Amino acid sequence: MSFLAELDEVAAEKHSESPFVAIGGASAVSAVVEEFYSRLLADPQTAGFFSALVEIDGLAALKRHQVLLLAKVLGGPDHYDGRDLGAAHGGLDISDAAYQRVSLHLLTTLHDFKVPMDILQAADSTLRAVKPQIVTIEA
Ligand code: HEM
Repeated sequence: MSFLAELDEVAAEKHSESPFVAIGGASAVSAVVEEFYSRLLADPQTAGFFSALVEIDGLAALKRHQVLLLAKVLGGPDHYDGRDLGAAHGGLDISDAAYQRVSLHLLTTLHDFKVPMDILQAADSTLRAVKPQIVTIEA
């Protein structure tokens, strides 16, 4: 079974009232993640951070981790098996400006997929809460 089908199966059983299910489950989250990274790659302020991974696997592993993290944050199944966010971003020299840009792309993508305002607000709070783990340089 694909990891997406597995998320939906577990969500139907144990997380049926979650925002994850409300916005359309794994296929919706996966579509959001695809669009999110295509926006990050199209934006000169963020594209460079991802070029090495594009070469390695076309961002496949990163996208999988991002789907799993979003599923968890949206109250769906917790199958996230990536690194913690501090470890994943510590060596990347991410500034506040780059962080703002990535957050903006995620929130506007969610908005464009018609995710309701209360869920957008919760996503915004989560992004603010993880900021100290991600931003490591001043400028
Ligand atoms: C705003 C909140 C952010 C969240 C929730 C987030 C989430 C994630 C997740 C879940 C991973 C996968 C970790 C793993 O595979 O072990 C990851 C990796 C990565 N993130 Fe972020 N991220 C955020 C911000 C940023 C920003 C601002 C940048 C760059 C400007 C960035 C660039 C990257 C890169 C390049 C990787 C791959 C690192 C590697 O595999 O070596 N992220 N992020």
